[in-house]
Amino acid sequence: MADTVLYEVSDGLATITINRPEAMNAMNTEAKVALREAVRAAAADPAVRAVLLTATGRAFCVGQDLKEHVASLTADREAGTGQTMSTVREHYNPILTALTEMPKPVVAGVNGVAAGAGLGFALAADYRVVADTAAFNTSFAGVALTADSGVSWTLPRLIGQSRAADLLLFPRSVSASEAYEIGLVNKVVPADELAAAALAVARTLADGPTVAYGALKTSLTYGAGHTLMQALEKEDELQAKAGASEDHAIAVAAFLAKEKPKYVGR
Ligand SMILES: CC(C)(COP(=O)(O)OP(=O)(O)OC[C@H]1O[C@@H](n2cnc3c(N)ncnc32)[C@H](O)[C@@H]1OP(=O)(O)O)[C@@H](O)C(=O)NCCC(=O)NCCSC(=O)/C=C1/CC=CC=CO1
Repeated sequence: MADTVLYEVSDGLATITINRPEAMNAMNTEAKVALREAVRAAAADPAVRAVLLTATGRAFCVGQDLKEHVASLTADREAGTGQTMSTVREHYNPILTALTEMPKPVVAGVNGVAAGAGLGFALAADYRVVADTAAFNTSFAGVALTADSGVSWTLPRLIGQSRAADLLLFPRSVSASEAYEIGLVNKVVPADELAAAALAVARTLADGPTVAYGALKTSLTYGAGHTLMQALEKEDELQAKAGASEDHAIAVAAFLAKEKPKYVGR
């Protein structure tokens, strides 16, 4: 895996670190391919029980690398190919699919500004721990584009249609404190405590009841697009799965014994 994205698995926790600090972690082709492969690897590895997505330097990710993008658009025009925008299908959509479909919790440790597709990555996570110096910017309309990387789906679900329309039509940098107030993020910590705080949340989830967490994640996404009656059916199906897990038996036994459960992730 290329250096633009670092990948490490330790005790059931996969840490994926976007690593182009000199470019504010803008996504060039190399970084997009590396991130896509990293999230796919984490999703496919049964030893991985939770994922921490974070970044190096002062930004989390400013989205598409516009320097590479403009060069590609120019080449498109000269060759008449129109290939540039296929990156949504080739890179951004698979990244979002892997992050949101994997039945394991994903934590975003947002160390700095998240813009455009970078905002999409942060919002695709199941839990966001953010530095008090971080900021969030939809950015798309600022470069005459529409939303991608799932933002048209995640943003209104998190903060409501009206606020989402505001931030998409009039892009601006939303501070960490405002992001917390409007429900965009889960936890704000001092910048120098971000790495430890995000790791602590991710570690707790990696040590937790993996089958139940996977079912909760599936349930939340399913519920967002189905009726109550359909959600009840789905809950029935997923509860049967969680109830049959070893971790459920471990949890109940530990509760009755007044002990702390030691989960096995099955
Ligand atoms: C609001 C910002 C994200 C952060 O602002 P600030 O902290 O004040 O930092 P700046 O001074 O603006 O930037 C520092 C340097 O980084 C360069 N830079 C910033 N963003 C990018 C980028 N996306 N690509 C390349 N370079 C970038 C910036 O030019 C500065 O460089 P110099 O020091 O040399 O001057 C703010 O930076 C900002 O608004 N950035 C743009 C965000 C953006 O528009 N992102 C792309 C959105 S579109 C997208 O993500 C997805 C797609 C998908 C499909 C196809 C095509 C395109 O986009």
